[in-house]
Amino acid sequence: MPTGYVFHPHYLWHDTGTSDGLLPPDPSAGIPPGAHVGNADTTRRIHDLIHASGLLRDLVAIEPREATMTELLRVHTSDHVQHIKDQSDQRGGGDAGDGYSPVGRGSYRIARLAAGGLTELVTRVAEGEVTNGYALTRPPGHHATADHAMGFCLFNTIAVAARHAQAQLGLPRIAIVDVDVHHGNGTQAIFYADPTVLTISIHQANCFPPNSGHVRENGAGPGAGYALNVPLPAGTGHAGYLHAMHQVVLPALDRFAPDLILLAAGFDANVFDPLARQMLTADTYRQMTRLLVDAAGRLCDGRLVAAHEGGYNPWYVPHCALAFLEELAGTTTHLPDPYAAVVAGYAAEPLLPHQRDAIEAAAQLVDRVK
Ligand SMILES: O=C(CCC1CCCC1)NO
Ligand SMILES: [Zn+2]
Repeated sequence: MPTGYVFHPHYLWHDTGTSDGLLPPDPSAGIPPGAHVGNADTTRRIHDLIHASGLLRDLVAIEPREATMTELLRVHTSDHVQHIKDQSDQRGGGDAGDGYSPVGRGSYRIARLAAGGLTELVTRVAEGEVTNGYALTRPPGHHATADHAMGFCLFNTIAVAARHAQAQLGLPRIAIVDVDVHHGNGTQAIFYADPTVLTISIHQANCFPPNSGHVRENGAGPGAGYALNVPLPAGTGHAGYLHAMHQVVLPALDRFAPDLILLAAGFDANVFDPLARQMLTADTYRQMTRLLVDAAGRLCDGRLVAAHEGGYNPWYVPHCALAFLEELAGTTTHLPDPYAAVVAGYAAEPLLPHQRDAIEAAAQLVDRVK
């Protein structure tokens, strides 16, 4: 089955400046100039590994375009769009608003290219040119709400694509599965009162944003029941995530019967990631993807489209992304995870009672999905 792939060098040109990890330089606070944890290096290495492994030859390259203002305004307020443009127009760039999210000079157009790239990929899937796909886009999007940027996210890429699918592609029911280790708060908020978009977020409990992503956040008004959250304890690994897939994600998808499944593909639940404390391996991402590919085949003619979100370990995330993409494309590069022996112990951890309890609490709400 043909798999579409969106990448563009401009995604690497979103300049996150000289923040040292997360914070801008401040000598008086002991913070030297450095590299932002969300700099372009990991994204570049993912693309390089997709190319060097030979997998690129098995993919259908799809050229991104900038999201139109109409497409952006289905999701964001005009004030928010203008704010990002204003920050981006400044000679030295600026910040999106939360102090952690640099906006480089020209990042406005790059963030539109990210949203437009995923939207174009979804269009090609809807038209049947490709069955599924992956947009290796940057900056990420899942924290951005209608009127606020945060957590490195400027525009909500996946929300723009979801609304386009509904408005222009004849795909009325959209499921968004977010496996980024941080809560997909922006995506959830945008669709919180909307029963036509099911949002499901599996994340490390209380990691980011603070006090966000609780099981009780289950949608509102007509959307009640159509937001699911699986906050997992720090240290959850392979067994916990696969249990959450089987107990929450797959039953909810079966009940919702989407016309399209969108995946917020963050890889920062990997065992070596600096911004969280989960313990996933490349094989976990492979197995989660297998389950989602099967669900898409069962429910919506294979229509499964992934947007890159977080993932900050430059030497392990590429192997996690490669494992995911091999499974999405239904092929293999014969390149095993070179760290498999190192992480074997992590992946061997059984499902622990406190993890099972957290997943069961979320599973109680699946029956509210119609
Ligand atoms: O990967 C991310 C970014 C999380 C960071 C944003 C500020 C502190 C943690 N979100 O999915
Ligand atoms: Zn993240």
